[in-house]
Amino acid sequence: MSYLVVNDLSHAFETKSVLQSLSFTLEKGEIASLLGFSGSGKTTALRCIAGFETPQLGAISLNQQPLLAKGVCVPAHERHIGMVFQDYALFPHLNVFENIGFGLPKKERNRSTKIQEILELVGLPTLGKRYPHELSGGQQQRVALARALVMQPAMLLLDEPFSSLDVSLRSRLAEEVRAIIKSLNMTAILVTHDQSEAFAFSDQVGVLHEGKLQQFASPYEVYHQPANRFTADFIGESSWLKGALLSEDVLQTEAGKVKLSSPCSPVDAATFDVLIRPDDVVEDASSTLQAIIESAQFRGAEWMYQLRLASGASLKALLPSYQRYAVGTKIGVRLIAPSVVAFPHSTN
Ligand SMILES: Nc1ncnc2c1ncn2[C@@H]1O[C@H](COP(=O)(O)OP(=O)(O)OP(=O)(O)O)[C@@H](O)[C@H]1O
Repeated sequence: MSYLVVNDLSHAFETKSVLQSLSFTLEKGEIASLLGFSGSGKTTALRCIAGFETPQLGAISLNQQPLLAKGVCVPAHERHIGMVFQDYALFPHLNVFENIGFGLPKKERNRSTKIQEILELVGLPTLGKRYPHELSGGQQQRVALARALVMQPAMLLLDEPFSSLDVSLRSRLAEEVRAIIKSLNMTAILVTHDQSEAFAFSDQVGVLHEGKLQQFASPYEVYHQPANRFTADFIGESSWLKGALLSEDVLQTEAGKVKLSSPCSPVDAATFDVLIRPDDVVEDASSTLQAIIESAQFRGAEWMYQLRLASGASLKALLPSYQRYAVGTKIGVRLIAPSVVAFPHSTN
């Protein structure tokens, strides 16, 4: 049995359904992220696991112990789950040391040593006497993390913990927090709006849409093998080419033949929409596939080009920054994806 099991969770606020049959599992030491539009149910899912909301249906177990089951609903304070929030939620009148120790019983053995060890773990060994208003946002979030970790929780839930920080600090702190969580073999779930943060932070990504989990898989899989069209469009950037089935796993597209990552049955559809990621396209001067550059967006390390093929189809291409072309230039391109996903053609 997995360390965390969330099974068939459904929750509504009065008549408004917010989570529908949410199921996923995590192994000990794994980190997951929940991604989705605003209002898709990410925070509610976290709150159900923490015990702040009681779902109408479903079951949750953690480390083989039922937290929610028929006739069982362990209260939040008995779940041993640590939480870190976007707004840090530190006590302004307590210093860092006191904030971290707040939940630890006064008589706890080695209390001061434990707090000092955690302060060192989060990189603030000398700041114990400071008050929250004397700390930067990044430091306050480290204190909030320390306060959760000092309780040695069974798992950690992080609700947009980096959202209030500026972009450069955000990714650095996310990297550090991931390293700390991994060093403790802690199981964690992060809620975020930021796909690149979710990809860098987690082993598994759950994509939520209108309360339904669309896919729960590794970042690589949700990007390159999205389970459905919503995930394909929501994650990263996508272009769609029409394809006709030549054999069970080969499609003919206007950009040449492509191999499907999983075979299709001809009865699935006559034509398919083939997902092409911008990084599936490379420039190749010797290619017979010609494309005109319709727009160019400089991103630093790369250009994002919008290309138009002779067939009229448009294609996004992410090319290295030194491959610099003016709008209107005709270039040769080639698809390099070893395999692609395709869905029965839709007119939407
Ligand atoms: N206590 C509540 N009472 C009524 N409706 C609620 C309550 N909490 C959340 N909702 C509704 O449930 C839906 C899901 O909210 P939730 O906060 O889980 O989404 P989210 O994906 O975390 O959104 P965001 O990214 O904006 O934080 C929203 O429509 C929200 O308005």
